[in-house]
Amino acid sequence: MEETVVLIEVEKLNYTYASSEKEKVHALKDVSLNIRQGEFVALVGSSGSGKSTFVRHLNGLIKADSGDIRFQGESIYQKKYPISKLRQKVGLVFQYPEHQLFSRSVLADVAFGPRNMGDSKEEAENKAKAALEKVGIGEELFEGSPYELSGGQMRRVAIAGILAMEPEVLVLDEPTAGLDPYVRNQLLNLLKKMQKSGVTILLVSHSMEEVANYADRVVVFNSGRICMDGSPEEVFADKEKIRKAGLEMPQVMEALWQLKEQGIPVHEFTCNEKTAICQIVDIIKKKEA
Ligand SMILES: Nc1ncnc2c1ncn2[C@@H]1O[C@H](COP(=O)(O)OP(=O)(O)OP(=O)(O)O)[C@@H](O)[C@H]1O
Repeated sequence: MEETVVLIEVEKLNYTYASSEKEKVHALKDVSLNIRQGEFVALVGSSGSGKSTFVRHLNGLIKADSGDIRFQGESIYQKKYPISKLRQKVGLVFQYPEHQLFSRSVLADVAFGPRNMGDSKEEAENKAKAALEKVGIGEELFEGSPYELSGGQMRRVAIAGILAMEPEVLVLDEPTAGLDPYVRNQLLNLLKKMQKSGVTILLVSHSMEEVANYADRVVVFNSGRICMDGSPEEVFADKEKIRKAGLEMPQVMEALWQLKEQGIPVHEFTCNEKTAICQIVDIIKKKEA
């Protein structure tokens, strides 16, 4: 078996928001997690379970009260750790990233990151063009204002701004929220393609369908702790725990569970929509025969 390299090691992370002395929110409680190179990890959990707080730690945007994060073996909390370099390597796409577009033109906006990293204007623009091509933004839009684009196009331009920095890890906080199904699938397919080219993907998502179809590994947050971690099949096999975490099952899995609960034998609890539907069709055919 191919050996996989652990890229990010998170150890016993604790983080508390203190809006006032009275109101303290212990958002992360002893969270430990290893991310291996080339994985596609989905982070799920009900609203307020700590997902966004967790991912903001990964590029040093917020600092834990206690615990450690090691990137490629080195603690990002050690003195003089180059946080700006970490931010190039770990690209973080926020919720509604389009709110952070600011430049006069689409191309200038996407080129901003590489330019800021020290690339020449030409190098930065070449990286920006390549990133825009990846997200499906045509050349005819390069010189236009980012504010004149549709919501879905703005989102893709904002994501291109992160891709242009050629990160090793791409962390996306609900990138598909509010996108139409076509653009959403395009974006998810792009992430899968990037994973194949070696980029590690961490995706925060509320869509169990998305998670079941695209991720290799699912990490479930509940009240600031990780309560489940495994392949989609492993995680969604524990219906009770999923419910306790305030989550729904992916629809195909739910259908298979309902058949099982009615005493109908189910061979394989799979998240793969095609395989699950084939099984259901087989069961119906057998019943009709
Ligand atoms: N800036 C803040 N000040 C105070 N409390 C906060 C702040 N941001 C988040 N919290 C609290 O920290 C906890 C974790 O929030 P977080 O945003 O990480 O959850 P989440 O799982 O990403 O939720 P969602 O799915 O709704 O985005 C929640 O109780 C939330 O209310």
